Amino acid sequence: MTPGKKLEGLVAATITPMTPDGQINLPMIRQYVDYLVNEQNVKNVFVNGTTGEGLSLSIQERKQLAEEWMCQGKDKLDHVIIHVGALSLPECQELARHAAAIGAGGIAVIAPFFFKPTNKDELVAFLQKVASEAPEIPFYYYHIPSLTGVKIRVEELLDGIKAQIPTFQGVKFSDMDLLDLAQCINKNEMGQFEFLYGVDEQLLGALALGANGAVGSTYNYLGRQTNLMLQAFAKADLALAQKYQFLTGEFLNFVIKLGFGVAQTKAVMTFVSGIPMGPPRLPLVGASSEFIVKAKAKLDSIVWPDGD
Ligand SMILES: CC(=O)N[C@H](C=O)[C@@H](O)[C@H](O)[C@H](O)CO
Ligand SMILES: CC(=O)C(=O)O
Repeated sequence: MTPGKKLEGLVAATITPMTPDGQINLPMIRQYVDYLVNEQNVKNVFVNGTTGEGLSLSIQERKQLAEEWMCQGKDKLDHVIIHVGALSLPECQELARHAAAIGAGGIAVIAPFFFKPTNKDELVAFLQKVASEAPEIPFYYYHIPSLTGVKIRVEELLDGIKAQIPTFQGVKFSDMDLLDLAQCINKNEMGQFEFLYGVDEQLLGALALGANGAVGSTYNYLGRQTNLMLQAFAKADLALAQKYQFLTGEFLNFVIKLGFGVAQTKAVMTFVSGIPMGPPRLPLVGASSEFIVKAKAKLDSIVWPDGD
């Protein structure tokens, strides 16, 4: 881990490897870390989020996974962010204390999504109670209204948030509303907050608005190409950056039409990396073999600008 190093660039939203009978498969994480670092050039991870089926895991499993990522990522990864959101506040707090105790680089929390906060003040009050359990580490709000149903705009949320949550560091912004993102960045004149975009197929749009980086599922297996997009963008080679976004988008557009979610992400990562990610946990069900054949053929057919 690199304390104090700014979180930027790509962050892989980690998959939770499972055994064929549905237990978490901790021994896979060692090779998973090496794969991300060596093959995808991705050195930041976001653990136990959407892609990691964090909300389908027990508290005990979440702690074991967090510990394993911390242990295997030591001296290899730059940042390990642990998602500690849950429906029950005491569970969030327990996970926040645990993340802090094992030395996580930060914590993130989604809005509770059964009983929902109905306004900004209710949401901030909840987040504050979690953040204050880990007062020494950065706190990120994980905005994913399509899954939580909590549509409070981030621009509104950020107004005055530092006073209530001193550790507030930024937002994982997984929404298509680029007006909201732009207004957040526009108000962030001092650059005190980080904005990590979470809709991989339109990352270039968010970069154009000033997003600092991205957290997503596809950086597990398209991290190398997306890094090349980031590099092209940084060099103001917009045509090359667009080419990468169009090609990652071509794959995603294809699989989204077939039906694409965490189960399919596990299957794609398995055939790209060779690391067996196993089945998802119910209510998710595994990808069909038809999906796997088609997705693999599509990915293999793409010719990347660097000739690979
Ligand atoms: C809803 C969801 O899982 N979003 C992920 C992260 O926020 C993304 O990484 C998507 O998986 C990706 O953009 C493909 O649609
Ligand atoms: C995609 C993402 O960031 C997550 O899986 O939580």
